[in-house]
Amino acid sequence: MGQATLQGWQGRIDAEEGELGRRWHQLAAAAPASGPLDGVTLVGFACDAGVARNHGRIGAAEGPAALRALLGNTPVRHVQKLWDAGDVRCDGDALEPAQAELSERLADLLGRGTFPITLGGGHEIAYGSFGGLARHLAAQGGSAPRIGVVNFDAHFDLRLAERASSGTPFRQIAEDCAERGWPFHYACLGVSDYANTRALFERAEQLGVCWRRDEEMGIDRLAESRAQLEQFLAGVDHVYLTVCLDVLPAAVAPGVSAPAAHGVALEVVEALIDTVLSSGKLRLADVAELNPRLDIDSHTARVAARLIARVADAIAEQQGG
Ligand SMILES: N=CN[C@@H](CCC(=O)O)C(=O)O
Ligand SMILES: [Mn+2]
Ligand SMILES: [Mn+2]
Repeated sequence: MGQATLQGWQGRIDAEEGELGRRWHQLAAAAPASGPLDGVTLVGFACDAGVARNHGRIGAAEGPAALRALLGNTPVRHVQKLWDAGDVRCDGDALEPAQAELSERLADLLGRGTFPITLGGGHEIAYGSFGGLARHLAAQGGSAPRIGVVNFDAHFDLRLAERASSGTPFRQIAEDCAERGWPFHYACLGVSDYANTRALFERAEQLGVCWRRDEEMGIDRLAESRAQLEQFLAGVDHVYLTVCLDVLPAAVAPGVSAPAAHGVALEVVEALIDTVLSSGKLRLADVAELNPRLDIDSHTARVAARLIARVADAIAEQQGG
């Protein structure tokens, strides 16, 4: 891995406010190529190939740049070390090499001690992210790790298909786990009855997936949703969090390939992400499916940036920042 080039970080400077007026663009630094790394590290996954193969609306490859542009103005709260490890770029349809490169980069970052947050990219990012954590944990040896994948998504993304895409990552992860002799623990929160075929519900059932439907996730049922998630988290040791932005209502997240008619309210998604963070088991996170071409006045990108900042701040607090 070469030295990352720091690109795309800019924002407002409140010079008169001194230290307390700082924002992320004043904190972000290119991640060194080697050596221990503290804090939080951002990695971009500039990839459209998964969405294209899934017959979706392309533009997700522009997600990392749009996110950095918004993250730049995030006020500095708990995060004190913010590294940018640059982008993994997918060349045309070369999805598998891009996923492999992402896994390699994430395993390296995890091994160096930092907390990676990956900026998508279509949801094919999930196969690369999980691969990074799997590689990292496998290198540590020991018994089969209990990894919990927590996906906020209107879709299961468990599709059976000849080629990998943004609709297949969790089925691929299940197959990888089976090959390694590792348990498959997958929670999919926000599932829509009207955006997943019966084949997908059946596969979820067969694979023992823990899921919750969008219509069961109103704020009035937050305690129930939280209890279900807590039970899932209790059965795993390491968590990978992935947020498919189409879990949010279309009015909140219009800039995605497949906007949600119902969706899950942002306040519920945030509360449940806080539950994941409170477990102390979160090892890495990503945000997927932002399509800046379809966004309206950066609404979706703003929500995504807020979620990223929320995760980063909570992790920095846990790290003692
Ligand atoms: N990333 C996944 N996307 C959905 C797309 C659904 C759609 O385009 O309508 C899926 O494959 O199920
Ligand atoms: Mn989705
Ligand atoms: Mn998805």
